[in-house]
Amino acid sequence: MSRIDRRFAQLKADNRTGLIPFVTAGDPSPPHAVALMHALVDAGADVIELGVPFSDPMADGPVIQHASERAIEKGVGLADVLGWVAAFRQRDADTPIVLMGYLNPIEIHGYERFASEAVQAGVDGVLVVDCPLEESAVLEPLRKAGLQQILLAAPTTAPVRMVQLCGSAQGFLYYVSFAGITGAARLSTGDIAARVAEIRSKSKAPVAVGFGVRDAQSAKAIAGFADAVVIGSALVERLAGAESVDDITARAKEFLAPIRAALDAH
Ligand SMILES: O=P(O)(O)OC[C@@H](O)[C@@H](O)c1c[nH]c2ccccc12
Repeated sequence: MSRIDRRFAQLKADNRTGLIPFVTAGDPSPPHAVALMHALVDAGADVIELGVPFSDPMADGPVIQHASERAIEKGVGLADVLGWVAAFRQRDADTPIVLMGYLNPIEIHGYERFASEAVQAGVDGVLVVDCPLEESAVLEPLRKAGLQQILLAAPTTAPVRMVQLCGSAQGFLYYVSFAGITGAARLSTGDIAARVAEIRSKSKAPVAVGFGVRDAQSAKAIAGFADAVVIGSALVERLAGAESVDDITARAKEFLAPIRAALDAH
């Protein structure tokens, strides 16, 4: 059983909603990237979604775009990200890590090489934003190496396609709460709940909901029907500008603590 599958099985057994913080790898500070990952876990993260900095992140809103730009300016590349995952794994053998990113850096690295290095480092899943199901044959080497491909479904996903996504889901299905870019503000809980129910009727895969979750209140609203909530932009925004390891880890913990508490109270 993969780390992701194991984690979701455990959440279900404990009747808990998972917390999946997203951070851009190397932001706000490359030397403290690994310490930040451990801080996320200490603050209650069940899965870490780690963004691979990319110069043209078309699905990302301004907050995550800027985080990507800052990391790239500091020289962060895919090899650094894999190195941080390997370093994180020395002290944490259990927390699943999903790399979020775009095809281009993987293609440049080489699919086979990326697959074996990522598995070696301890990566569990990949969410390749610009690789739709139709084109995901290029990711076959990744799946073959044991990386789970996390698929995205959205409000605009047509029923036929939803069936395909549900049939191909690995690890968990990521339901994007609205059509658009990351970091937007409004959430329409009723609509999201209805689509998640539709997914559940077609798939046994756990469902994580992200896009627009910003705080304890919005996380709690989603917790009623999702297996996990993803929080990206609001966390990235909170961390921006922190320089010392103490400040970075303190901010991560302060930000996530009330969210973790709200999920557990639900
Ligand atoms: O930032 P938000 O609104 O909290 O949403 C999570 C999101 O940032 C993270 O999962 C993510 C970052 N980049 C993405 C691209 C596509 C899908 C998801 C993502």
